[in-house]
Amino acid sequence: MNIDLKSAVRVYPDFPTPGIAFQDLAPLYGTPGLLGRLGEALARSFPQGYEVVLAVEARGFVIGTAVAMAAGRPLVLARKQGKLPGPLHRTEYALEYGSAVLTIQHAAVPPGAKVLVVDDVLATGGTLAAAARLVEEAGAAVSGFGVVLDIEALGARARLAPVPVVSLLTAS
Ligand SMILES: O=P(O)(O)OC[C@H]1O[C@H](OP(=O)(O)OP(=O)(O)O)[C@H](O)[C@@H]1O
Ligand SMILES: Nc1ncnc2[nH]cnc12
Repeated sequence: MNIDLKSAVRVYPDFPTPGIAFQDLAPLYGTPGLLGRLGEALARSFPQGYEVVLAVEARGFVIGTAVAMAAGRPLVLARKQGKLPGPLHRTEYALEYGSAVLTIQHAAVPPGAKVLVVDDVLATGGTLAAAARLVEEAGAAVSGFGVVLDIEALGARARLAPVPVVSLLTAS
């Protein structure tokens, strides 16, 4: 890619809580044509293959949609508590600045499917680990994690091992 991706990430100190350096990807998405190219780059980064793309609410829906479209794969939405109807798999988790509950519908992920889990930012890895638990509860397997930006200093890759993690950008 020709543009300097890193300079298109804005960092806001002490947001949403003191001590957090918030990585804002809005300028990336605001660059015409770039979202599609980010989706294509992630979609082709998993040679082990995947049959389903699962994206995490809310910011993960943006890049997850781009990846699913680029890959020609179905998109599953993992949503926060209270947003999905019907029987659900559910798990609680902690993230860099709080805690939440993530859910997927029982029928959303076919048993045995290989799933690529996509989100915008990887911080502590709590969110992606929670998404992986939901995939496993559904009887499927996570074949990879794809993110736009990994805050490397928080060490999430070790937490998510041995499943491969691909990030297009890193921050410290
Ligand atoms: O690696 P972690 O420490 O788990 O943090 C990463 C998660 O935090 C953000 O989501 P957030 O829950 O703030 O929700 P949003 O997408 O609705 O803004 C981000 O979009 C990731 O999903
Ligand atoms: N530092 C951070 N910036 C943006 N999104 C995040 N999600 C969790 N930590 C984050």
